[in-house]
Amino acid sequence: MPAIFDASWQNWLRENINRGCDPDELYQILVDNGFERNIILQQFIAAQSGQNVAGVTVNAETQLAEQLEVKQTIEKTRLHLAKQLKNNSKFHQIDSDSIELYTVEQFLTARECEQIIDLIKTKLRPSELASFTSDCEFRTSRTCDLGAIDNPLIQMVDQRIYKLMNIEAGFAEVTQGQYYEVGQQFKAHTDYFEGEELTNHGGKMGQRTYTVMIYLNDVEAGGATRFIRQNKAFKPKQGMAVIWNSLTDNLVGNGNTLHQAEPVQAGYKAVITKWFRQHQA
Ligand SMILES: O=C(O)CCC(=O)C(=O)O
Ligand SMILES: [Fe+2]
Repeated sequence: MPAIFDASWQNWLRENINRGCDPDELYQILVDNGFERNIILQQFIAAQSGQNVAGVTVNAETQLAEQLEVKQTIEKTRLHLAKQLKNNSKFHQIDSDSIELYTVEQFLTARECEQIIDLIKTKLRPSELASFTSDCEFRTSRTCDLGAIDNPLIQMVDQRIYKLMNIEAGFAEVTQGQYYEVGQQFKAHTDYFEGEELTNHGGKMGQRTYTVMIYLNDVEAGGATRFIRQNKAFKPKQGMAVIWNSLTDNLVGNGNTLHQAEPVQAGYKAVITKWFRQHQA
């Protein structure tokens, strides 16, 4: 039988929040005491707004419902990736407590990669940043809005990515290609929107959740993707996908996803990037 969140539990939660206890620890204690996840979240909102649950405002309820939905969508993807990890030897998860990060070998064939590179090269523009920086060396690659080109191969790759992630197309941004020449790079950054960026770029779809990046070629030298806090660098390998979740379980940006595209030293580098968001378009 589900535990009852009575007045004494409500007081306990409110007092501990006011004392500045770690919300994750409080959450875990409540889980251990048999409370259901949605009840706990509801009570957190009530406690934080200084009300008992009967007084939860409509706004808080809407927020709660949205958060639950986002958490469920992320959980759905995580479970789907876990299943593939178990059943498919091309899947690997990086052993880390600080980041949810996977690789998938041969996600695209060599032929598919070559065709996509040809397509990328037809329509390049300077790559953009979510907010201004005075460092003009910060992101020096060029970008192709692949998803905006009406092309059956890109549509097929999109479908394969949605299936890989078990996420509906509505949650995805338009697929991009990034093209780096010798010396070009993308310095240390996170993919989630920070502060003002969320207001400026979030729109209806909100914050970014998962990134799927696919290497389209083996780079002659340089061009690794380095996850700085884990000191883990991926050398580009044709057809390999790298997947990570930019958010923590509490749906805030995970600073431990800080990463950079190191400068290409010889040859060129082409990748696909696909970003998913919290809400559907
Ligand atoms: O090109 C890479 O290795 C990383 C690209 C990246 O981080 C991005 O486009 O956000
Ligand atoms: Fe990135």
